Amino acid sequence: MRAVAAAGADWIHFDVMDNHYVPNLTIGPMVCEAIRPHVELPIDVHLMVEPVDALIPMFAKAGANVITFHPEASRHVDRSLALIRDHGCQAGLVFNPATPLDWMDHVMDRLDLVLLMSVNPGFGGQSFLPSALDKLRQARARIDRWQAATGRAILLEIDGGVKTDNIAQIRAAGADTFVAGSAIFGKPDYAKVIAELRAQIAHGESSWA
Ligand SMILES: O=C(CO)[C@H](O)[C@H](O)COP(=O)(O)O
Repeated sequence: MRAVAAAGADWIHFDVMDNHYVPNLTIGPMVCEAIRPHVELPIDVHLMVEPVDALIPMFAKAGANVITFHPEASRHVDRSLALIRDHGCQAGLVFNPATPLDWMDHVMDRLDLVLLMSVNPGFGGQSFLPSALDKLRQARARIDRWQAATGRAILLEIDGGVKTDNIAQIRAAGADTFVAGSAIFGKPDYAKVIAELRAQIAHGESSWA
């Protein structure tokens, strides 16, 4: 974590998988707490778990700054979002490739961030699903309408198969926050790949619709 922070990462994205909501098992609040003293960067916790609520206070206490969850994994989406904010963290919903964006409509005021999955969740190293580009444009339009009406911004994050050769297109489709796993950790020189990702984002920015 210190190495990617020194290499220029803006956030640490922390994937929590429970072998129930997704068919894989990763890390929990103890690991978040162990990382916390080593990086000043925001820790962005992506909960791929079901149920959701019991873990929210635990991750807030462990030093998370952002907590996101999948709406279909919570019985009470509005309450889970409020719980995250009540614990001092930024809150977001995560949409799988086939999860409709309609879930966000009635909770816009509780959202700091929307995360679109461009792979099916559970594993790193998968290929970017092209259908995510159109979904990004749709999410961007909803967020822009909301921002025009309220003056409050909501980040639009993308996760899965983000690489140096597609990040410009992803930026152009509307994403402003990018998760890159294997693109960075699969290369020996983190600083070089992060600089290349940033340069490609700038290309995508120039073709922002
Ligand atoms: O949440 C995830 C999978 O569920 C990962 O964050 C995502 O797949 C990132 O890995 P990569 O950049 O290698 O695709």
